[in-house]
Amino acid sequence: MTKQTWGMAQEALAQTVGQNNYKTWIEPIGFASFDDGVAALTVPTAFMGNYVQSNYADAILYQLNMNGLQADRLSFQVSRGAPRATPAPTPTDRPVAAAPKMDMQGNPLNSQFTFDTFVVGKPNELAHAAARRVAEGGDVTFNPLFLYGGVGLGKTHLMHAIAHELQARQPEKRVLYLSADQFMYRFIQAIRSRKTMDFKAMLHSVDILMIDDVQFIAGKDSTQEEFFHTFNALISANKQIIISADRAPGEIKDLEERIKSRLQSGLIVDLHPTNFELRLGILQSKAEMYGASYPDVKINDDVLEFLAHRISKNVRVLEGALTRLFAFAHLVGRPVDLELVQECLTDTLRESDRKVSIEEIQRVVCDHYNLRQSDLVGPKRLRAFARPRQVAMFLAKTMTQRSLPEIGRKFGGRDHTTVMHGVKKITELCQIDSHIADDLEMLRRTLEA
Ligand SMILES: Nc1ncnc2c1ncn2[C@@H]1O[C@H](COP(=O)(O)OP(=O)(O)OP(=O)(O)O)[C@@H](O)[C@H]1O
Repeated sequence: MTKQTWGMAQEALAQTVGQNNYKTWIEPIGFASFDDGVAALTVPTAFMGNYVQSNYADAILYQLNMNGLQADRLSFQVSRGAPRATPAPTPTDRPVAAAPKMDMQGNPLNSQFTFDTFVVGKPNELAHAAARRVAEGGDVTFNPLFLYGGVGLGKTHLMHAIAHELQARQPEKRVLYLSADQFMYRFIQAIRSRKTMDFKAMLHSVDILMIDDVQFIAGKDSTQEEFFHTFNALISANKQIIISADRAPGEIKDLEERIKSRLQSGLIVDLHPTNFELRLGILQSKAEMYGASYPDVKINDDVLEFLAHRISKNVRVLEGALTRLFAFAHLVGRPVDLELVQECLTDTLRESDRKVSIEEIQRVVCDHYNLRQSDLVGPKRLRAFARPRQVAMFLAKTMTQRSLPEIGRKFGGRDHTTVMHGVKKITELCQIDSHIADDLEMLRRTLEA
């Protein structure tokens, strides 16, 4: 790899990971070397290497490959003479784990993603119990295990935890963990190098196959085809399959029907959005962990409670906030109190406080259905306008604190009973019409992004 390739990958990452994340996590990374499919990168601290490996490895690998470097794996080294104004590394800044655990193909498993570090609460107890059961490695009872839930709620963590546990209990079992992106990428590589038979043979030889974020293969025809055959072969051979996605199989758009129905044939469990207690438990556990890397940093319980109240999006955001606090407190030599939180997390807190307005909902709905704002709020009762209007009213009712009369006023002065009818209609349609349910899900995500 040349520095130039890394520079281009960084530029592309700047567009995808968000400005704050880029500045904190990607910008300080340097290039070291490239050898035998492994791209070696330098990081200022071991802690940062671990964090980037867990959270950005896929994105980095993807961009390296897009920029012509056929990297399969990343390795991180702590650059002792880091060009940043960081204090000298503390004795606990160890190099990133020298020999991370791997699956059978050498894909590193995140050593932090174990059952021990997974905090269980009401929202995830079912998923955790199912994952534990599969990790016992006994008879295959539910196949596939399908885990789904919103972004950053612990799907990958649970999958890696299963892999760790299985490797410890039954080291002879061949466990393969691939993100759907990696699955697709390897498949395409196999086609290019005329090694599809090897690829198939490798897939069919596994005892436990895990595919993360399967929604990414939707709409990619030949990858779906390959996935379908692998799936069938492994299920008939009674090999365990574990799949994750950001939504239930039936709700994944552009996923072939036959795959949807296969995915629905095992046990489906969802990870619900976190509640306050779970968030606090996670923060306490992570604070303890980070405390080992930064023994000089003290964090108070009221800070953890504050964060658990204020940041409810996903665990990754919560974790990012805590990481930033520890790193910042370590750099400036201050304790983590509420004052430091306000200083250091202004953007994250503002982001979590962001309220959606009715105008924004109308704009996003118009974009989605390709309508003009005047048609959405105007008097016409044509179906093509009325349904999106009801969708927008439904979102206004469920995503804002506005009353029915207020919403009615924003929709061309309609009566509150009209709004009520619209909300009821969409609630009913959601149960029977998957298009409406998909539309709502997508619109909600856009508005929350
Ligand atoms: N219950 C939990 N206990 C401890 N850590 C958690 C828990 N849930 C999530 N995390 C942490 O949150 C981060 C994000 O989790 P993970 O990557 O597993 O999410 P995901 O559901 O796979 O997200 P995505 O949809 O983006 O793939 C990880 O660092 C993980 O360790």
